[in-house]
Amino acid sequence: MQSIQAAHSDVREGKRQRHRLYMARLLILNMAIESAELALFAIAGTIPVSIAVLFLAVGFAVSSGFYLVFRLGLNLRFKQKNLLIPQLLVFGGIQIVFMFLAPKLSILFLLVLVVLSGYAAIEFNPRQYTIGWLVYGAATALAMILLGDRFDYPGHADMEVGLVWLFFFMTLRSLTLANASFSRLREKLLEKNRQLEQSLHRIEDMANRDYLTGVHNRRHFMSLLEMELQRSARSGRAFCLVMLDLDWFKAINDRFGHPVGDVVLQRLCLLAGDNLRAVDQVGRIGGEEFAILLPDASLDSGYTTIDRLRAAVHAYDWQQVADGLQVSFSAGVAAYGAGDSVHMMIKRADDALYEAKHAGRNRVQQAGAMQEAQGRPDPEQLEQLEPGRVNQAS
Ligand SMILES: Nc1nc2c(ncn2[C@@H]2O[C@H](COP(=O)(O)OP(=O)(O)OP(=O)(O)O)[C@@H](O)[C@H]2O)c(=O)[nH]1
Repeated sequence: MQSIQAAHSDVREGKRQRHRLYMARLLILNMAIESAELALFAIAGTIPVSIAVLFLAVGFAVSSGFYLVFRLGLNLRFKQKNLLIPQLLVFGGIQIVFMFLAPKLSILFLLVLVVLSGYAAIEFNPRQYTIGWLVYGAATALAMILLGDRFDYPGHADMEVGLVWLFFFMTLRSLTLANASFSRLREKLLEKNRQLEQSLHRIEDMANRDYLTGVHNRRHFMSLLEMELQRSARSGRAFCLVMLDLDWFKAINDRFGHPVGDVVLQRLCLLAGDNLRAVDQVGRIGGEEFAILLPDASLDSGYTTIDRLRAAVHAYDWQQVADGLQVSFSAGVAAYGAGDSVHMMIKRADDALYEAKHAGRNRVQQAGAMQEAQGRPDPEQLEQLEPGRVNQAS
C-alpha cells in the first residue's frame, strides 16, 4: 500500500519537475526577447550596443543557469522546489542593475518588475508577497534616488515610441508564463474537486447501501419512501409499498449454512433487479426482510409485478447454489391512499405479509384499504379480509 502511494507521489513529482523545466525554458525565451528589444533600442541609438550585448550575455547565462539547475534536479534539494524566490531576486536584480547601466530605459525595467511580481502574486501567500513587494519597493526607491535626474524615458523619436510600445506589448506577453502557472493551479483545483465529488458520491452510496446485497439499506429506503409519499400527497400519483420476507429462511440457514443463506439473499436481489423496472426501489430492512417501492403502480399492477417476481424466485434453479435448496418468499402489497403516512403504509403492507405467511407462504397478499388497517388481524379473521386477495402458489 505504502509503495503504491510512494509511486503515486513519484509520478506527481515527475510531472511537477517537467513543468518546472518547461517554465525554465520559457524564461530563457523571455530573456532572449527582452535582449532583442534592447538590441532594437541600441539600433535606435537610445542605449549603447555594449549594454544590449551585456544584457544578452547576463540574461542568457542566468536563465540557462536556472535551466541547468532544474535539469540536474538540484532544485529538489530545497524546500521550495520551484526556486521562485531566488529567481525573482536574480531577475529583479538584473532589471535594477540595468536601470543604472541604461537609465533611459528605467521606466521599462520597472515595468518588467511589475510583471515579475505577478508570479509572486500567484505563488506566494499574502505574507510572502508583502515581503517581496517591500523588497522590490525598497530596491527601486534606492535605485531611483541614486539615479536622480538620470532616471529617464527612452525618448520621443518615432522608432523609440514604437519600441516602447513593443516593449510594453511583449512584457505583457511574458505574463503568459504566469498565466500558465495560474491555469495549472486552476486545473489542479478542478481535478481535485472532481475527485472529491466522486469520493463523496461513493461514500454516500456506500452509506445508503446494504453491504451484502447492494440494495438500499433501511435508513435510505425509508427516506425514499417518505419522499415518494410526499410526491404522491402533492400529485395524487399512485404508488405501492411491498413488504417481502423469505420463507423458512432460518431452516435454510440451519440446513445449508449461513454462507448459502447469504447467497440466497444476494440472488433474491439480483432476481428483483431482473424482474422489476429501473424506477422500482428495493431496500433490505431486516435480516431476510425486504421492502420494495413501486412508483406509479396501482394496487392491482403492484400485486401483479410482485407476484411475477414471486413466481420467478420460486422457479429459479436454486440447485446451482446448493443441492436440494428451494426458496420462496411471501409479500404484502399496500397502495398509497390520500392521507396515508409512511407508518400507516408499512403497517398495512406488513399486515398483508403476515396474512400471506399464515395462508401458507410463497404468496402475495394485497393489503386492505387504509381505513381498514387497524392492527394485525388474528388468523381466524384472515378469511374475511376485504378486499384483500391471496395468490395461491401453484
Ligand atoms: N445467512 C443469513 N441469515 C440471516 C441474515 N440476517 C438474518 N438471517 C437469518 O434469517 C433467519 C430469519 O428467521 P425467522 O425470522 O425465524 O424467519 P423464517 O425462518 O424465514 O420463517 P418465516 O419468515 O416465518 O417463513 C434467522 O435465522 C436469521 O439468523 C444474513 O444476513 N445472512
